[in-house]
Amino acid sequence: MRTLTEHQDAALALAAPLPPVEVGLADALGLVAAQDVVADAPLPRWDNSAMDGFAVRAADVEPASPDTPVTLRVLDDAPAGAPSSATVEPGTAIRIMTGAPLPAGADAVVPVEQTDAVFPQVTPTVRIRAGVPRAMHVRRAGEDARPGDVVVARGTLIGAPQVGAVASVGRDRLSVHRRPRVAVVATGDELVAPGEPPAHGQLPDSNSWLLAAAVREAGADPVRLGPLPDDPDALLGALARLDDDPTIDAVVTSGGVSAGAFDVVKAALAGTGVEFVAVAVQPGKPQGLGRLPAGTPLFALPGNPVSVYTSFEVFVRPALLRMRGVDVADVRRTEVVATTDDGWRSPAGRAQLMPVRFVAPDRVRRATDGGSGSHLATRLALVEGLAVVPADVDEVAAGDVLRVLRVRT
Ligand SMILES: Nc1nc2c(c(=O)[nH]1)N[C@H]1C(S)=C(S)[C@@H](COP(=O)(O)OP(=O)(O)OC[C@H]3O[C@@H](n4cnc5c(N)ncnc54)[C@H](O)[C@@H]3O)O[C@H]1N2
Ligand code: MOO
Repeated sequence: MRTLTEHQDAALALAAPLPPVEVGLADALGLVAAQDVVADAPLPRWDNSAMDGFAVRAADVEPASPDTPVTLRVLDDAPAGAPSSATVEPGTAIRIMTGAPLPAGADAVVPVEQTDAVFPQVTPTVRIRAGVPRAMHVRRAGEDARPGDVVVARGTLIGAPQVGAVASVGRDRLSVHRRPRVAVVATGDELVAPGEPPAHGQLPDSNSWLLAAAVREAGADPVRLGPLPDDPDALLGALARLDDDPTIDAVVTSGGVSAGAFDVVKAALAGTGVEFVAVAVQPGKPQGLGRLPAGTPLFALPGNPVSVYTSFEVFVRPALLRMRGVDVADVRRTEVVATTDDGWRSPAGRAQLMPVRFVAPDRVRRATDGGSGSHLATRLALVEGLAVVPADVDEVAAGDVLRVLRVRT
């Protein structure tokens, strides 16, 4: 049997960052920068005021105090966006607002609170009640970024602060890795669409909905198909169409990969570039992995709903993140160490991925209170983490300390 880590490595090896595309700022959120975004001018562009007040020469106001105020003649007004072209000469000041360029001759700003001025009134003179040292309340040109500085590095996931940083250097477009489009295919004659009444022996297809949502949560666009019947020819035809579609970057199937007499995915893909292996993990032992004939990566996951979920988490999600351009070191879930409040059995010789919920930041319980069965689909609604029980442990006891992959934050 293949180890969990070996199969994770094999799954990740199918993925490479998708080619870069240029997008506008409105479409960049959640994508990964494919090139550095570089400042081409200093930021701020010019020395400017950090306060609403008066631009002065520090030497003029140095002796000012509440008892010995210094009176300056107000030459001009400098609101943000309408710089003053006047020069501050000895004995003068320019009324200035936050963000306005510092006028020539001035080397400091006195906040309005340290004067007798009452904004918005305009007065010909101002009494300054406190001295300020040179450069006080002045934001220097280039102190945020200098020309050539990288403001968003290649490989960075674009969130709101990064969108702001790109816009602040005056760029409205950037190069990002394309968002993967991932086809999700459920197989099984027993499946009906959620909302349709199931006959005896039938059940709602939950996997394709879970997978489509998981694909979206992983930052990719899902294309949901099926459920398809247990007919290898029909499945092969559907997979061939997906493989030939240049907009589809990966295919994920559910079901039909174990040892049954009607295991359609295995039957359809036997002898192709997809290999079917047993992985030493529970749930999720039977797995298919490889490339369709035209090269599209295919992840064939087992049909049990909990197996589908845990398999997506540890095998498919990291590969999709890699396609998005996320660094290999960052494609896995954050791991925490937690003590379990309950105990359970784990299969000897197989690692176990136990769905858990957090009862405290460092304490977990099973999400599936009824047991560890991979059919307990509704219990998944409680999952916040996957506790990883090592392959050489066959019993977990309350009080044991486990590694837990945080799947919900
Ligand atoms: N003789 C053996 N039998 C089984 C083995 C084995 O090694 N030898 N492995 C077991 C394990 S472990 C798993 S996991 C399952 C995997 O089976 P398949 O991938 O072939 O999946 P199916 O048989 O198609 O379905 C399994 C189970 O899941 C339900 N299912 C399937 N698709 C959906 C869906 N879209 N939505 C909701 N539920 C779904 C299906 O009805 C079955 O109950 O095999 C074991 N057997
Ligand atoms: O490994 Mo199966 O995936 O136990 O349910």
